[in-house]
Amino acid sequence: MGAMMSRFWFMLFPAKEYKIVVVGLDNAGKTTTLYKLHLGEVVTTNPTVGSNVEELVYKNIRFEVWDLGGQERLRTSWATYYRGTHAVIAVIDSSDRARISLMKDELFRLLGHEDLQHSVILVFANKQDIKDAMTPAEITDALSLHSIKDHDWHIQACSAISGDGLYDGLGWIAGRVTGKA
Ligand SMILES: Nc1nc2c(ncn2[C@@H]2O[C@H](COP(=O)(O)OP(=O)(O)OP(=O)(O)O)[C@@H](O)[C@H]2O)c(=O)[nH]1
Ligand SMILES: [Mg+2]
Repeated sequence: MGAMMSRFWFMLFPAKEYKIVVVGLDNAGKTTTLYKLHLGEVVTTNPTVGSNVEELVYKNIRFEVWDLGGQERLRTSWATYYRGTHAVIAVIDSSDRARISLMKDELFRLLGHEDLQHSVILVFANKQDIKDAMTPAEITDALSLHSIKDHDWHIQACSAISGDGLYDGLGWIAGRVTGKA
């Protein structure tokens, strides 16, 4: 039902440019993901303080993508970016088993935010190139994704280093926000 609502919302109020916010714990790979999509390259990153924003064009659809800093002291500022957001990308370091429950808390906090009521949620199970990374199924369980009823969500395995899976995820968002999938 939540999924249907977001679909209708985007059909009723089509946007010229779609806003994406990229969240996740520090070191998850958010900035690497943004610049791999934007430049097609792996850039050397430093922990993000504040945000990076870039425009991506995919299949003639323009996205404004905000990459937020994930350090603990910065997470309280995420909500200041939420207004007007069509899609949230939650980037997970799939090798970080110790902190997946912390990410679950952050995810459910953001799902409750009124500015994200109509946003769709893409979970990137990043760093799949690392041996013994959690699988998307393990992450789905650890984050209790099936308990999300009021948002349309999807999980995508990826590696921001190789680029595998990134465009599959963006394609899912494109389909959802334009109402074509
Ligand atoms: N092996 C591997 N390393 C990755 C991958 N994605 C990112 N990294 C590495 O993870 C580290 C952190 O990446 P960032 O993109 O800076 O992480 P972030 O989520 O932006 O971190 P904050 O800005 O502190 O919130 C870097 O050393 C990246 O090279 C991946 O898919 N595989
Ligand atoms: Mg960063």
